[in-house]
Amino acid sequence: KGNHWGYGQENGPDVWHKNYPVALGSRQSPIDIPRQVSHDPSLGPIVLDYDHCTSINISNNGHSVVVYFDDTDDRSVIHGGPLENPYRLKQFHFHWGGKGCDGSEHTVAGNSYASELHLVHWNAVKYKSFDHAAAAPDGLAVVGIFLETGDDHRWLHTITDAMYMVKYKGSVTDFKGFNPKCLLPSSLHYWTYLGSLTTPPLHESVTWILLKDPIAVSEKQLGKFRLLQFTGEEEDQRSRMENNFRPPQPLKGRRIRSSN
Ligand SMILES: CCOC(=O)CCc1ccc(S(N)(=O)=O)cc1
Ligand SMILES: [Zn+2]
Repeated sequence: KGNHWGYGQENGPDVWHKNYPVALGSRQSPIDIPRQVSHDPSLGPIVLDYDHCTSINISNNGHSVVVYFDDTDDRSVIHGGPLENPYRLKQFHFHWGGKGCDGSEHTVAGNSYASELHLVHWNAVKYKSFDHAAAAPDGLAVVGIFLETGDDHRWLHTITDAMYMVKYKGSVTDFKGFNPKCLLPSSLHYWTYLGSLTTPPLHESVTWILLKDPIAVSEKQLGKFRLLQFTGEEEDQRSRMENNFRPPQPLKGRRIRSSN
């Protein structure tokens, strides 16, 4: 059954390099964003054109909860900012911690957030499929959004309500008509750098665009993420899906740029 990677003691981020040697590469993600980042006035705004976006389903892949989109045309794309082409929305998913513990992947001046949302896009101008793009240095663009605990998020309940249907690894259910634009913070100011997927296969193919402002979600809403299981319904050992984040990786001389 191919890879057995996970977030446990035996199969977690510290041993991923055994099956995925690129884990020790020169442009790995996530990273810590230092307090002072060089401001690049040539960096334009990031534009998210999601108006005709078409979510298809929501699923539990044993590592996170993922919402997939119809990416057969340019209905939902991001462009601008550091990107030279439009990139098509493929899916979004989350990373989170345990009760009372933070679970973001990127950190800011050493500080973690409660959770991190990843909006995953691929360069359909240059590559013929997501899988081809995922293996190319300019193939993917992931928008990262930090979640901090606070008030209930008005729209997140549509996702947390659907989680009851995808509790176990391998489950999937219809999830149509969801537009992730409702999950964006008020400001689209961002940091950007060249990095990788934060889970195996850890391909060094991601232009990261991290929004500086977090969105607020309630502890109650985050608690519903933790009702998900890493394991399938048929597996006997229960394992609550939490702490599914990779810690920050060495910067290795990379430049991080800040939009205005
Ligand atoms: C070639 C197949 O590759 C995949 O399926 C990668 C899926 C995948 C997409 C995004 C991310 S993340 N956390 O960096 O946003 C990790 C893994
Ligand atoms: Zn992710």
